Amino acid sequence: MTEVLTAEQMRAIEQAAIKSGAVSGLELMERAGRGVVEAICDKWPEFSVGSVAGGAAPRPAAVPRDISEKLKRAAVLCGPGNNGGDGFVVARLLKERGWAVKVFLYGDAAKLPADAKVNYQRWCELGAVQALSTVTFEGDQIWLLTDLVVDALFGTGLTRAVDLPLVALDAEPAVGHTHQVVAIDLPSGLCSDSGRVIGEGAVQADLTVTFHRRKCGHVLADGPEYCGSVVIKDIGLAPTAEVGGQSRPVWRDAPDAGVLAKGQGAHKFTHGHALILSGGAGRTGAARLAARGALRIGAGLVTLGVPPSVQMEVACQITALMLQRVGEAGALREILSDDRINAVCLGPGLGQERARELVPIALQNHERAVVLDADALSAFGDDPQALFDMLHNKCVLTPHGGEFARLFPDIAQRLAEPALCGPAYSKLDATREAARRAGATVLFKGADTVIAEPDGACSVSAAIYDRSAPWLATAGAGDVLAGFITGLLARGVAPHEAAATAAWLHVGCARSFGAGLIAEDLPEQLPKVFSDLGI
Ligand SMILES: NC(=O)C1=CN([C@@H]2O[C@H](COP(=O)(O)OP(=O)(O)OC[C@H]3O[C@@H](n4cnc5c(N)ncnc54)[C@H](O)[C@@H]3O)[C@@H](O)[C@H]2O)[C@@H](O)CC1
Ligand SMILES: [K+]
Repeated sequence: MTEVLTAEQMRAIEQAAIKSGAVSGLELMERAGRGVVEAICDKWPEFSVGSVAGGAAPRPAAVPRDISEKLKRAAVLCGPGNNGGDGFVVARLLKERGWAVKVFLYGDAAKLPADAKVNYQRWCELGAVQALSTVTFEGDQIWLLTDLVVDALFGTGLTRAVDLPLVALDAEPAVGHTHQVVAIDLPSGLCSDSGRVIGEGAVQADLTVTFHRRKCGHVLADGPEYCGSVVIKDIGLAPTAEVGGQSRPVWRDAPDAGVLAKGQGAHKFTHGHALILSGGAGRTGAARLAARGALRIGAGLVTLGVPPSVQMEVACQITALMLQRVGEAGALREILSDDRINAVCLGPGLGQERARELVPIALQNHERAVVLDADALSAFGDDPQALFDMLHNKCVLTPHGGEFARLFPDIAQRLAEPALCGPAYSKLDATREAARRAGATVLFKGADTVIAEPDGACSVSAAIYDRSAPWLATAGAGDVLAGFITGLLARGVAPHEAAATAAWLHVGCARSFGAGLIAEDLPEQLPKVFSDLGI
């Protein structure tokens, strides 16, 4: 687990380091520029072939002529702040490595902040700086005909739409010629906190090199699409305590095997008893998927609670799962008088009418964990507050975008409004606000799944970059996720941890199966994913 930072948090960390005397802003900028050049050479080894400090690189025989002829021409686009300062450092370091470098400045050199100005002046001793405007941007074939474009226009300081046709960078400048685009810290135009494009467009990068920690914008919304890939470079900032009051979101890596392993000598009740409530005839598949997920993830016992009319339909389909008739509210009340049932899942295929009847019963005992998904959320679209009034701190809500909008219409609307200035309202902000209002853990699904607590604690467990899982967009996948969470809750894992761990495993299962995945495959992949985690 690592933290993901907002622009404000990153600035506070940098300022604390500078103030403590541990490092100067200028040195941080130098390290940042060095990190960018290292990342470029790591990603495209052909760019580092034959590089020597201070002189033109010899053309190695192994490099085909048509490629080598186009190597080592860079255009560095610098903006009016410290992101531009990083750009001047990169320009200098590339030039020292034998590149032909053209530098463009968007803004007034006299107004550059101090550290950026120092690096501007250092560059001016090596080469020219041309003014960057819409005209040069669109018309200047000199920088378009290059091998590498370095986007150092804006980073964490972006506050409004960029008045440049940034999409022009993506254009094929000449037939048969391609260039790579490297964004320093963030692709310009992308909001560091929300991952949303401010205004009309953002730079489409092949590689984004950031410093110290991921920024929220790298992992949320459009971030992954615009960043290409993200490399995080250490610039020598120490891990620091929280700043600015608001807790930092956490990026979820592989879960701790210790949380998921089972101890020797335990019996099935040690691992909890989950109850998954099913809907009526022809709608039992979703609950069966959830139940299978809860069982595979390690709940000791899993019972499906079904309306009497579908008892036979479900009994034909299950083996290790148990079955109980749960018709009306009274029947659920009776089953739940057994305190060993410590986690309940309502929603998948439940039907809204049944949800309105059963959800209040399931929420009565505040010691029991409850997962509410699908119909159990939509059923309260007319009066979300009635649901929130019943929730407690062992509840997990798992809405997708539509369900989220039904329960939190004003929050969803704010998130959907065009992002006109930065930092823009983010999915993290929205999920936090929703969790605070609901008084429960909220897992807001998506490729950028966010999990938030009423106190603001927040995690991102995303299926992006090297963990992308496009086959996960399949019917029933959400039911399995609800089951995974319920199973972990039954095992005694705390709500936030259960939700975040389940989300990570869910993506792991999808990736483990690969193409052709359907929801039924997800629980069946858990043994392999566990084994890969060393469990
Ligand atoms: N502060 C530090 O010590 C370090 C900062 N670093 C770099 O500095 C960046 C942050 O620097 P800044 O805070 O100066 O922010 P930026 O360089 O992102 O830009 C801020 C400047 O751009 C202007 N601006 C914002 N949006 C604009 C728009 N749409 N059109 C025109 N002007 C606009 C602002 O008024 C301000 O002058 C980071 O992203 C990172 O690249 C790194 O060098 C590491 C060290
Ligand atoms: K940038």
